Amino acid sequence: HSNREMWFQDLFPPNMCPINAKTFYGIMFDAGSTGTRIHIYTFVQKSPEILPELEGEIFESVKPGLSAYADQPEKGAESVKRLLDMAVDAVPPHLWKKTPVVLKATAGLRLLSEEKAQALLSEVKEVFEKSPFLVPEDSVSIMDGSYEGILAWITVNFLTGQLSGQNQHTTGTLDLGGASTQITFLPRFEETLKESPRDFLTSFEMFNSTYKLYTHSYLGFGLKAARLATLGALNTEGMSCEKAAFPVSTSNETEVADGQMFRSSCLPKQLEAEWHFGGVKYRYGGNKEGETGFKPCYLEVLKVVKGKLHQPDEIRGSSFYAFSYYYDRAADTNLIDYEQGGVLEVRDFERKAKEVCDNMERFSSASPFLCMDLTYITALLKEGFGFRDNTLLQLTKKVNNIETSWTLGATFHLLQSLGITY
Ligand SMILES: O=c1[nH]cnc2c1ncn2[C@@H]1O[C@H](COP(=O)(O)OP(=O)(O)O)[C@@H](O)[C@H]1O
Ligand SMILES: [Ca+2]
Repeated sequence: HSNREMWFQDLFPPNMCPINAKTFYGIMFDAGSTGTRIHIYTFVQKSPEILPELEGEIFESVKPGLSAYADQPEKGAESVKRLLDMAVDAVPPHLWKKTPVVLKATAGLRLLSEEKAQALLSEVKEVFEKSPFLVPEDSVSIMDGSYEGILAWITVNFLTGQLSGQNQHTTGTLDLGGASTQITFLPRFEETLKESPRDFLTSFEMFNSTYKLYTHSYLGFGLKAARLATLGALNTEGMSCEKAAFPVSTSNETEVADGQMFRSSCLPKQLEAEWHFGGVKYRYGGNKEGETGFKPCYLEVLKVVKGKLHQPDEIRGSSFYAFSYYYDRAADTNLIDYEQGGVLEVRDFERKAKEVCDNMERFSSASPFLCMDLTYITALLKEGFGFRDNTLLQLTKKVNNIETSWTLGATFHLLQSLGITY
């Protein structure tokens, strides 16, 4: 689906737009652990004195993510090329040379060996260099986890209008990816600044303001990584907030522990199946004879999160924007409308987890992991971050028809660094 609607058209009817309005573009790739996405942003500068406005976005995605091509980097780059061809069609030829293209990879590539990650990145770089677009220095890289949180926070608060004008009531953001998860907010209490680990606080400049944000990316705490941790399929020895010891594939596909079967009370009793993640094959199944259901599942999942995350007191009473897998799982279980999103309390995830886990047969046709995923989300929010049962979560996929993704914040940052705008 693509979208070029002008969401501000009520404010500026087309016939009122000055004739000399300038349009320009920015292309940002999100190389996530489960998929690669292209965001083509259109900006309009109505007059030289005022800041350009975001006009619209074209969005497309492919699965699997780049990290799945760890041993075939050319094939990985090929998947990027197919998405980039969309941009060739979308951007008018006379603007190609002025349109920057950048790819930032997240947790999937962070977990690969340096060598494999670099091979993928340099193949992608070659694709970019063969394209007609502007390829800035450092255009293909692995993004630092703290930027992922900051840039998503920038996106959401920009789209909701909180970064302009006087009364800025910014909202914190929660992103749950496949391999990592981020929490970001603007601390209001001195206490939070004092009590947080140093590297959880970052100053960031954007739109002529400096924001001192609390942000952290927990590698290994994404939804899919958490599945493996719950199954006991990760070598969790020495696992800390910073690093999860992942089995990284060496050959084309590695089978973990000689086809060992990993069992969990969070899965349907009779289930036995295989799962491929990060180039590794896992066998997993339900507790054939043992317990299943929410209670035993919650205890299993609790081991993965308890005591592993920093809990800032300040967030207990505030509300947050939540997207990615928080959104997907809430939509899968009709907690929210798939198109509209909605507002939930943390306890709604728990209620739904109980419903699904205690009636596993009824729900397993959707995904055998639905019970585990909802239980993990519940445990992550309550025991991980320390949210209250009644903490409000605003689940959003799009604001004003623009995807809530760190990619928009990254594009602002890019245009700013190139001196194009902001
Ligand atoms: O631009 C987007 N629009 C909608 N959903 C997105 C977008 N980017 C990422 N997602 C969501 O992110 C989740 C997957 O996380 P991802 O593959 O980015 O893992 P990672 O962040 O751990 O690398 C899914 O829920 C997917 O729907
Ligand atoms: Ca992501």
